[in-house]
Amino acid sequence: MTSPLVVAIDGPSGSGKSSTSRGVADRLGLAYLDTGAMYRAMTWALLQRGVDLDDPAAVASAADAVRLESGTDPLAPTIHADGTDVAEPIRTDEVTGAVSLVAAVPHVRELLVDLQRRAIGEAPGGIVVEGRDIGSVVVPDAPVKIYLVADPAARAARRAAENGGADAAATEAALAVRDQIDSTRAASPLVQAHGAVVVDGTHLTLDEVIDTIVGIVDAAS
Ligand SMILES: Nc1ncnc2c1ncn2[C@@H]1O[C@H](COP(=O)(O)OP(=O)(O)OP(=O)(O)O)[C@@H](O)[C@H]1O
Ligand SMILES: Nc1ccn([C@H]2C[C@H](O)[C@@H](COP(=O)(O)O)O2)c(=O)n1
Repeated sequence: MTSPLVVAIDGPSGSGKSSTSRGVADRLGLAYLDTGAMYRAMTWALLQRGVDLDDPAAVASAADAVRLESGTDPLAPTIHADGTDVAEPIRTDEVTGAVSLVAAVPHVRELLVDLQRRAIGEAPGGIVVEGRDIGSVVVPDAPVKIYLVADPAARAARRAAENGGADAAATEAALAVRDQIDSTRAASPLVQAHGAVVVDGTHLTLDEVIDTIVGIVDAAS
């Protein structure tokens, strides 16, 4: 591989993309970009402005003015919207419940895909990028594409534990709603990209998933 390495990791909500991508980037000395955090930060900024998120035209026109900045250190990733550190507020139920609406608006996707491609271009040493459309739309020629999955019950149990023992059944239902919207929207739906290797982390520890993906990267190099 001569050009900078790009590892594209896509998959449904809670399949382990962020934890795995950070671990892979750290192990391989690569940068890391969390594109879900960008959609969340856009959602936070639009909510701050009082934009009606059920109105795609209003979302599209307000999105142009939002300034997003992503820090790509896998050990300390950052996300700012309009100069504010939004790492915590983008994880609230309000943002989580609304982000799929914003991510379905084509103009928002154009803006963020453009930012994502710029971030990738600014990582000359290579980068791990995670999201829903990285291997299919953002970097379709990425030399390594992973589609990371895990059973819905495992994803919900992990996410519920992370949220201090939240109700697993309610968490699984919320994940299913988000997956349904993300995979059926018209604009860049969640799909297994052409050429992506499926990694199923249901019965693997986080370290085992990272080892598996590092092995796939090594084999492709
Ligand atoms: N293989 C694994 N074994 C056990 N726990 C895991 C594993 N992979 C991830 N986790 C845990 O599952 C939870 C969800 O993982 P993570 O946030 O990385 O998923 P995600 O796919 O990025 O989610 P989202 O799409 O909502 O951003 C976290 O608490 C993480 O520590
Ligand atoms: N490339 C991406 C990344 C994320 N999204 C959507 C999907 C989710 O509903 C939302 C938040 O993502 P998460 O932080 O849960 O990974 O953003 C997308 O459409 N495309």
